[in-house]
Amino acid sequence: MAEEKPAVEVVKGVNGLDKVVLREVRGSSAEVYLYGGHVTSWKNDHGEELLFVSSKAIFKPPKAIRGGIPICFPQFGSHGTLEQHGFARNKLWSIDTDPPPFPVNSSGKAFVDLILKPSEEDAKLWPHSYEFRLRVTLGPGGDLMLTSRIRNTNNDGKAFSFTFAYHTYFSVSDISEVRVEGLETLDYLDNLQEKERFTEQGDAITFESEVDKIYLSTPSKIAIIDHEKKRTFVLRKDGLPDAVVWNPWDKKAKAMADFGDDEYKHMLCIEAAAVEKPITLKPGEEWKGRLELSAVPSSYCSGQLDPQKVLQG
Ligand SMILES: O=P(O)(O)OC[C@H]1O[C@@H](O)[C@H](O)[C@@H](O)[C@@H]1O
Repeated sequence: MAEEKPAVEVVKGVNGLDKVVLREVRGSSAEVYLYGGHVTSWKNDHGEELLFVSSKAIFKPPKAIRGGIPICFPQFGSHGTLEQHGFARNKLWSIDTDPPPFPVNSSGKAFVDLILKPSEEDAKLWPHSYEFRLRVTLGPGGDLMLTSRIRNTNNDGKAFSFTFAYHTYFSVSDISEVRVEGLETLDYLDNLQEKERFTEQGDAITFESEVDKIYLSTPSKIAIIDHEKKRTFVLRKDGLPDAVVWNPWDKKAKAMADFGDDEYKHMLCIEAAAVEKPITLKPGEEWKGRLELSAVPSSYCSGQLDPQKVLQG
């Protein structure tokens, strides 16, 4: 019998939109829509979905898909003059068949390279020339890695600046049973209080109401402990100093047309981001931002787990 290999396949997704399916030999998988360069599924080797996508998500341009991992570029949130979260999440990306070499060897892994370049229409909104390359890789153990490489290809000598986020929606059993470790004692900007700056308390973060905060200069490793599911997500990031934490809670959930009224209970966004200090690139310069996600079983009972083990292990 032929040796099983990781598989990469382009198929039609919702509303006939193209999606790339990555499969690993042990059974884990991921799906990436060309619309938005948007990861919409990440399953472990038991076939369990690890990302949240709303049952009301609209898979139709120009609305970004509600859930998965939208890419916020060249603007995070309303931190600028562009549309909320920039335009990359509602553009049609292409498969990049000949990407420049990566320092990291992806051979033997399932991966896809996507590319976004500005259209004439985009250039009216953001008058810059760039190449945005996104590699999505599924590791043999089911880890999901996203690497963004953004290059300034302006030939008018002009630098440009941008803010960025991997707006990851994690699937959780029950938001009130979840805690986030790695953001304690950090400064954050509170989007619910006119982006005012505060300092977080010493305890791990738990959830009992709407939250929309940008934690600044965080450690590269953050853990989301899902008590009920006995699962811990570990997020590692590089080139992305900040981390956004968002849950709309009940009132905002009801106000969103593409989000179920009770779905806020089953999702949490922890977004590896560069917001406070925009990235500036001169012509010819390239920036790289990396996100690595893993999901590990945790037999966590309150007080049993040493958070330092999760964060340093
Ligand atoms: O509805 P959107 O544009 O996808 O944004 C969702 C949320 O995204 C978060 O990242 C922002 O901090 C929130 O302020 C925002 O409400």
